[in-house]
Amino acid sequence: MKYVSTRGSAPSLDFAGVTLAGLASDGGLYVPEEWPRFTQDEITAMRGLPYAELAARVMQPFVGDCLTPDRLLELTTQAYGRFAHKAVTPLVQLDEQQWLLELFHGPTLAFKDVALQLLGLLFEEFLGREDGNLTIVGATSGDTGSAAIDAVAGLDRVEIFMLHPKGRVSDVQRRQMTTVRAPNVHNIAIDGSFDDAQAMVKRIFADADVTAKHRIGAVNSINWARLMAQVVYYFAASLQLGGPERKLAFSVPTGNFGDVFAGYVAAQMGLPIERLVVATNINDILHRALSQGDYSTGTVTPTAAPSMDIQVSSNFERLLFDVGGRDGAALAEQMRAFEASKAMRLTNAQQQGASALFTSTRADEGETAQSMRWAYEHCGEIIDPHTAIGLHAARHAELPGDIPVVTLATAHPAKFNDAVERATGTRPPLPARVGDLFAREEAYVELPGTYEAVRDHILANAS
Ligand SMILES: Cc1ncc(COP(=O)(O)O)c(C=O)c1O
Ligand SMILES: N[C@@H](CCOP(=O)(O)O)C(=O)O
Repeated sequence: MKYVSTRGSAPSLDFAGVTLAGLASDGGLYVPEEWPRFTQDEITAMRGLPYAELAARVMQPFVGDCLTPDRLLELTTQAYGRFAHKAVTPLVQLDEQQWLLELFHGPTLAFKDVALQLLGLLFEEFLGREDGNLTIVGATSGDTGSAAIDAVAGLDRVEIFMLHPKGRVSDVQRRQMTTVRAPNVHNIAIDGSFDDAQAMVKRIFADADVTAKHRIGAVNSINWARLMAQVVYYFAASLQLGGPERKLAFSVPTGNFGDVFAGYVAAQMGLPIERLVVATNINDILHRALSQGDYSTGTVTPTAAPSMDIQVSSNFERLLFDVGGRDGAALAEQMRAFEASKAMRLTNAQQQGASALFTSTRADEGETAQSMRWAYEHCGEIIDPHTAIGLHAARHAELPGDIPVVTLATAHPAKFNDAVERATGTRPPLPARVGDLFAREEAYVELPGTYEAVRDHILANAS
């Protein structure tokens, strides 16, 4: 399997190459040269497999000959061994049509663990082969940071610098990052938004002063391996609800467009999906793009779902590339113009291509709280604000009545217990597996929101 950049000019790489590269050298994102496709019989044969085996089966075509099937299975078995639920990503039924796919049973209570527990192992595997090291620079609105730090803390070959927007993540999220005391972990709070942090990360990859001294890697969903691992749970849900004979719809609380793009990939691989519902909060650039073709940024407004307070969605570029005819040169031009003006119109081909599978809905703060209350009062389920946005969209999307609708439950409600308590009157306790989070000491540096401050800090502290 070879991977190409969405901007057309970076060298194509194999799976190990893209895992370590993170971002392509032309500023684009790596995607497979072509989508591998399973037959209906091959998908049917996956029914009943334990999650780790299903994961190895679904991911093998993307990994190619970079890992043997046996080695891939060893890694998935190790990665999913730390999950608190045997099914890894269990389904919960809410009513005749609505389901939740609980993705928060990993060590840091959010869906990011599903991919990052594996990514940490892949880094070790591929760096070990070449006796190399990696300096990871990441941006987080709360969940990627904690999951990535958990996955790489203490690794010899990897050092991580994680940027979060100061004061814009929940207390639990911040503490999950800043109380991890390992010599290879560096937490940085910046003045600014997640988008500012993400832009700095992308700039670091192109900064010759940094890359001359350090090999920079990514844990954000710009890294293809993140998305690949997220494809698996779409298969897991479908197989439990009658797939591949029966179509499902998925509603996905969306920020950086990674999780829902993984659903798009599952569909390209042959999984029958009726619709992918993109659910946003009031930071709704994706809803405007999908419903009106208008991809223009506004200021990021803090909400009860801070992990989705994003206006520039990295992975949307992957979709625009794929549905827009895979023309890297044209997309590079379109992205350059967007980066300069912070606005773009989707082409007709992009808009029509996206509308074949995607639909979108936006929930404001009142609707988010109302959705948490509905789940609690009608179904006895306490859900977090991000999941609530997905569920709001699932319940309001126009979908055939006989299609099961699966909302991705992306975080444990205790990660956002203030918002949950405000909406439902109930404060979910932290699961025992996160331990004494509020008794541990925090360590992080605060930096101004300028690229130079962050770059200089990394250069001064990276080993
Ligand atoms: C809890 C939660 N839900 C939803 C999202 C949005 O996912 P994505 O950025 O892949 O669209 C995030 C952040 O990524 C998150 O942390
Ligand atoms: N919501 C994310 C933002 C980063 O997204 P990623 O999926 O690209 O890592 C977070 O919680 O950090």
